[in-house]
Amino acid sequence: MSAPLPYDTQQLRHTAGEIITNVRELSHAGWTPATSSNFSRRLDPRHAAITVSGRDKGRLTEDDIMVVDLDGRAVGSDHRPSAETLLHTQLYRRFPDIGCVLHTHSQVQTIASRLYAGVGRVHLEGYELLKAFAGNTTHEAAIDVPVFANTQDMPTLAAQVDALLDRQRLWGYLIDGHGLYAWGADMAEARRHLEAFEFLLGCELELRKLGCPQ
Ligand SMILES: CSCCC(=O)C(=O)COP(=O)(O)O
Ligand SMILES: [Zn+2]
Repeated sequence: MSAPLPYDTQQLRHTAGEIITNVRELSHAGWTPATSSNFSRRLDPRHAAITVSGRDKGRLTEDDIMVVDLDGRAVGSDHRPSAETLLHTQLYRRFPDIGCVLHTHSQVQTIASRLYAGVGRVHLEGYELLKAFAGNTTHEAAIDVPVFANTQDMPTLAAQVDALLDRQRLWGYLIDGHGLYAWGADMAEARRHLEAFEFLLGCELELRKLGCPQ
């Protein structure tokens, strides 16, 4: 007889359904082209559900969601978790109040990451929508979205993100030529943050096109 799984399988099925429904919507918006992007949800203090690597994110089924521990190792599955699993699990390890991490590759996110990689951040200020970020109660808040260099070396990138998190609380960051990571307490909050980043980055790109000073 095989050992019992160290997580709640009923909860996994429920969580998988939530990921599938939400990711399908993000995919229909064109934010997950060509199997890109990855998505996860905390299951309990030691495990997260995450998308299997390489799957078409617009057509996810339960078989495309698996469990990892917070070191990014597969638990109870022969599938390979997302190549970027460490970028998810580092957040769950560090912040017990983070329950959901969403990573997408929209055109707006990718173009913004290219344009602002040199400066290393996108400064967002003066927008009512800044109130969409947890803890911001006024449009007078300003936030900097960091832009990290792209790499296939996830431990290195995770260490850079960790170093920045030592200095400031973030709700997301860009990776140059790659896409956006955003997170929150649960799926609803993480989506709100993701959509706010997308909208605000889109505004900054439009302002640049119009020749407005930065
Ligand atoms: C074809 S996209 C390249 C990898 C990537 O950036 C991504 O978001 C998807 O990787 P995964 O292993 O999670 O499918
Ligand atoms: Zn990616």
